[in-house]
Amino acid sequence: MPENDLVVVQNLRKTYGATVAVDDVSLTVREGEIFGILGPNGAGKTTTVESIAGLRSPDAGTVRVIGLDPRTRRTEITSLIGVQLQASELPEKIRAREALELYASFYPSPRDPAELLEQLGLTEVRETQFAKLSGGQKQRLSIALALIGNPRVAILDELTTGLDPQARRDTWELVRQIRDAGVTIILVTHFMEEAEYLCDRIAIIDKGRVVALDTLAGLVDAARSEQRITFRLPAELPDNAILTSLPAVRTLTREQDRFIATGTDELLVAVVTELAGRGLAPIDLHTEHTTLDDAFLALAGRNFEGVER
Ligand SMILES: Nc1ncnc2c1ncn2[C@@H]1O[C@H](COP(=O)(O)OP(=O)(O)OP(=O)(O)O)[C@@H](O)[C@H]1O
Repeated sequence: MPENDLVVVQNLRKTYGATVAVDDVSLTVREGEIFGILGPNGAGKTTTVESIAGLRSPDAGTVRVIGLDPRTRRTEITSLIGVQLQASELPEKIRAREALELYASFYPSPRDPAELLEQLGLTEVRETQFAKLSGGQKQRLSIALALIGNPRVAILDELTTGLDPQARRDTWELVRQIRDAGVTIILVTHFMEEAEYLCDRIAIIDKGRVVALDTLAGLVDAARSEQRITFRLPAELPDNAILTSLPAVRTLTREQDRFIATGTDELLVAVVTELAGRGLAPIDLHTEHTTLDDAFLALAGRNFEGVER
């Protein structure tokens, strides 16, 4: 295992009854990076990070955090990983300072609550009850709670959902500061813009599988080389597999009598050659380079409903 691999997930699978939440996920998070897990609602993001944090037992596959199995090394893992999970609600009346002091008492070497309140801009509301904090303040408190145990890895899940644009940008700056202070971050999001802005590397998860994993630049390059052609045919295509089995073709869809194919930069030549060989020279053929957004989403194999820009 390379020295800077902090979290290693291999072939993770988790089902809930008949629901396959995580089908087959492998990824590695390196020390010091902001690692994004991006995908639509229900893709299996939360289940994946909960498995990393030892909160779920995988049905198959392995998770290692600094070489430790989160399921069997609970005590160490709790100190190593700070978790800010979705909807982490606190009792309404607990004050910001009290919540941090309470959580600090759970850890062997916690951070100083007063210092953390200061870092997260919460000093002024330290005596305010949880229910009376603004959305942004609640969010910052939940980040503080993820950091209070002085973890090496912080898992931030749907960090800025529900925040206004200014609070969202402030939170992004905060996440960068936390990383710069030496905490590795796993960021779960369904906001493409958030992943673009913050993450060193991004895993795109769809239907419980990693469909792409790279730096933003790498993902964009892969997406740019994606080609898209549309055409009609003089007669029926006997079987879609004639085209979908070509290595250059990634997807084939149909809108009325027009076919739309996407694939590699060899798509056009491959499709035209195959069809011409069958006496089906395409009519009204157009080639298009997908827009960056389309192409980025296309890496997931379909549109991300619920992924927002
Ligand atoms: N405790 C559970 N019991 C039953 N099904 C669950 C449970 N937790 C998650 N699921 C299901 O597993 C699938 C993946 O859920 P998960 O929360 O991991 O996805 P997600 O990508 O984080 O989505 P979201 O952004 O909506 O939270 C979903 O279909 C969800 O309904």
